[in-house]
Amino acid sequence: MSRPAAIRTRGLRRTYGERDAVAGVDLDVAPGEIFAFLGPNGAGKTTTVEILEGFRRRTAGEVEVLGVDPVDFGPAERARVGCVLQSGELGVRHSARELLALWATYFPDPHGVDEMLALVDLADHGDVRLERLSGGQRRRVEVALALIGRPDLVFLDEPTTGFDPEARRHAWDVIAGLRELGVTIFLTTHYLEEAEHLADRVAVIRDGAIVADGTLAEVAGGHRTRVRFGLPPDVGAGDLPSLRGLRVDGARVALDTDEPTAALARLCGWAAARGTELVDLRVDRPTLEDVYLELVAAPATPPPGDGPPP
Ligand SMILES: Nc1ncnc2c1ncn2[C@@H]1O[C@H](COP(=O)(O)OP(=O)(O)OP(=O)(O)O)[C@@H](O)[C@H]1O
Repeated sequence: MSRPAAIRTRGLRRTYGERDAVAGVDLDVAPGEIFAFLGPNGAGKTTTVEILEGFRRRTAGEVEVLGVDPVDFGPAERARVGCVLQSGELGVRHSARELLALWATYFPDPHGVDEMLALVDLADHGDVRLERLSGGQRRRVEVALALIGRPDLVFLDEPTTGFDPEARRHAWDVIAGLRELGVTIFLTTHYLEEAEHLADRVAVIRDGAIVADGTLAEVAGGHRTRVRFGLPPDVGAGDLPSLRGLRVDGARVALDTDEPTAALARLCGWAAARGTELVDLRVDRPTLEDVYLELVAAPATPPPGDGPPP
């Protein structure tokens, strides 16, 4: 029998006044996967995450987290779900060791405090008051707090904001290590490189609606290859060979194709026959960032009734 989804939502909606902050979201997160939830500021990520964590009520839709509606979460479910909140308010006069020791008492089978301090690379700072730690170090304490209860599912909301590049790499290793332990991770991040490095699957939310969802390869254009070159000076757009998907934007030509060998053979054959150069020819895959920027920059479909008055 297949394991039930770690997270499943259908038609999830949250309205503030007249406005849908989350407008009918379907999500499926499988146990043990790292799922990255991406979207621009104000897209509806925090609202969705807080509903999944049981901290915010939904207006409509179905939600199951570890098989339970978060509205009905009790201590047993809470112990299975770890959260790193975006603006964690920790007791700054306490040390990481004190906070972790206190937090551990809430869980039936917590990790050891020293183990957690080592995991987030704070073994040497465990007894320092939080007010004397840097922003990135405090964030690491928050990550350790989310993990100490040995959760099955962890929500990491922008876990590496404020980290220097080395600390971020270390955090990625920690997060990837959690996957090895079978922990499901729901990651919210503005760093697309972070999602690309860590995630098994991603979803992009924009204006409360999911605009892309799938594995990294699926969202980043499947197996499409992007061919780009500069239009040679003596060539007009109409002179180019007719290839499906060929786009000319000013002096740049681009083509996304599933058959790069055939497309390149046509283009190179055409250029060689004319004795011209495909200037600055590049052949690569669109990165997650390329695709994300296209998804969030595309003109929005205005909601019904939002147009100008007749
Ligand atoms: N308590 C609230 N009352 C009214 N509107 C709200 C409330 N919380 C959020 N919103 C609105 O809902 C929309 C989605 O907000 P949300 O915080 O979920 O976005 P986000 O994707 O997490 O953004 P960010 O990346 O900036 O954290 C925004 O337009 C926001 O202004």
